[in-house]
Amino acid sequence: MSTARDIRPRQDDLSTLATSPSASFNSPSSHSSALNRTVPVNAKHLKPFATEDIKVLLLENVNETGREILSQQGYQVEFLKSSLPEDQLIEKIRDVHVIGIRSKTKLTARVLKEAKNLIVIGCFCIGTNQVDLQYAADQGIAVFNSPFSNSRSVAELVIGEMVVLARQLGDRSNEMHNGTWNKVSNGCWEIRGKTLGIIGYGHIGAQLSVLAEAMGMSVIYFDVLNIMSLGTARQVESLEQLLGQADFVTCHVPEIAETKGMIGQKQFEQMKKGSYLINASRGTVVDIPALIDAMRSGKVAGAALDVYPNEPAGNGDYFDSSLNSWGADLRSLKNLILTPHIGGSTEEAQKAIGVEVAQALVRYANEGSTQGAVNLPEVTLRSLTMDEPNHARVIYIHKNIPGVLRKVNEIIGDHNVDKQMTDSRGDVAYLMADISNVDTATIRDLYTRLESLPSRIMTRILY
Ligand SMILES: NC(=O)C1=CN([C@@H]2O[C@H](COP(=O)(O)OP(=O)(O)OC[C@H]3O[C@@H](n4cnc5c(N)ncnc54)[C@H](O)[C@@H]3O)[C@@H](O)[C@H]2O)C=CC1
Ligand SMILES: O=C(O)C(=O)COP(=O)(O)O
Repeated sequence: MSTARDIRPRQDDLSTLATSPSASFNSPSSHSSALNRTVPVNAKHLKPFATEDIKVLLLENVNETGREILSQQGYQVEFLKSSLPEDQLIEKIRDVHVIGIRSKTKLTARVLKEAKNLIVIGCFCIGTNQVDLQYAADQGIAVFNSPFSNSRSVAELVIGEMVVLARQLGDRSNEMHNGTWNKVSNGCWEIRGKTLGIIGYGHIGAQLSVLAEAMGMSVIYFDVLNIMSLGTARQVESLEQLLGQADFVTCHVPEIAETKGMIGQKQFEQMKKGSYLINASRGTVVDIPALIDAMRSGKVAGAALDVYPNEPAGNGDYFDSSLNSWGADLRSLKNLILTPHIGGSTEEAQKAIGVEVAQALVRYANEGSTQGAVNLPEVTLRSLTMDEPNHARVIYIHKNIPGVLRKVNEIIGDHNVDKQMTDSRGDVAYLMADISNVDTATIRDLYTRLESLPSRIMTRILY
């Protein structure tokens, strides 16, 4: 991967431009314009790309592997261990170009509206439900995640939880901690020969399928897509069929409108008596009061929850009934494993995620590559190098409406366009072009003309 050095201007350019700003790194006013307000381009952006200008805010204890990669680029990196309440987040996000979060921080339209300088969001996790992806795309803010670096960790956790639930290990351990010897076999089982029902056969569900078969389980799964079975696993046609056959039911779907409350009272009624439920996906997927009823009635013999509709902001915060009205009821249940959203929390996963997402952020900030972005079209050009000193990379994020390319090419077409690529995704299109033999006055002119097009969402010129 290339580094910022590749596209940093030569030192003599920098010194000239420091006194006579002549080109733009990106258009911080873009969000304002999308909101029909006119904010002049901030003077501090009227200078060439210098990595020291990039401000990064990392929340939620992003792994040091990621922190290091970003710091090594020369970016200004601020690191916080927990997430922030919305008002504090809004204050901080106003200033930054790059933000790194995990599953807790909600980047809603209300928050992003204030993020005038933001160009990219890194979700150092799998889920991206915490970000308003469409709003971000409409503002030209790219979003990256780590699609599978913690899948194995979640799958292993679920295997462990099945054994723990089937043997009531949590309760036995608690009893021993309280000084009680209680040797029982009643209601304790092997998992060998039992049926595991996986809801959502994606990265995690598929890993789990293979591991569960190795433990001697039969695997069935339900997914909205037709997915090839691994091993001897079998796809069933409906959730109801899965619930009626499975001894263990485990959820591995994303949080989307269709999955909210997908396991509720009706679904608990469809489950086998004495079966188990595991949820390490998102807290809104399972209706907790319905789970409490199903456990109290004996329909569900045990459950493991790793995720909750409301989760505390950071370590040490109290997980109590003020957060979730059913908190106390939940804590009183037997054979219920409660974990603080640790499905992906292993050294292996966090290190890998740190590297993967930080590299994506660097590639985007330094080179404009959207490869792997979850909300913008994927566009990439081979790296700029110092062998091409008078090159500039034009990045033009624009509304996907007819006639834009003609107008853009009228602007850049007078120059030697070495390479160019464009793609669209929904209402937003992304164009990247490398131009050679340009001086800083030309770059400034290009920038001004691109910015004046009504189709423009965000313009960046890297040189
Ligand atoms: N507890 C934790 O720490 C972690 C939780 N997660 C959660 O697990 C979720 C799943 O992760 P992956 O397996 O990597 O995602 P994935 O995207 O690879 O797989 C999700 C699967 O769910 C299916 N699906 C979507 N809607 C469905 C529906 N209504 N009914 C049935 N199937 C449906 C999709 O077709 C897909 O096959 C993530 O979105 C995230 O929210 C992920 C990592 C760690
Ligand atoms: O990867 C995910 O989607 C997770 O849920 C893990 O989230 P976390 O990084 O532990 O906040």
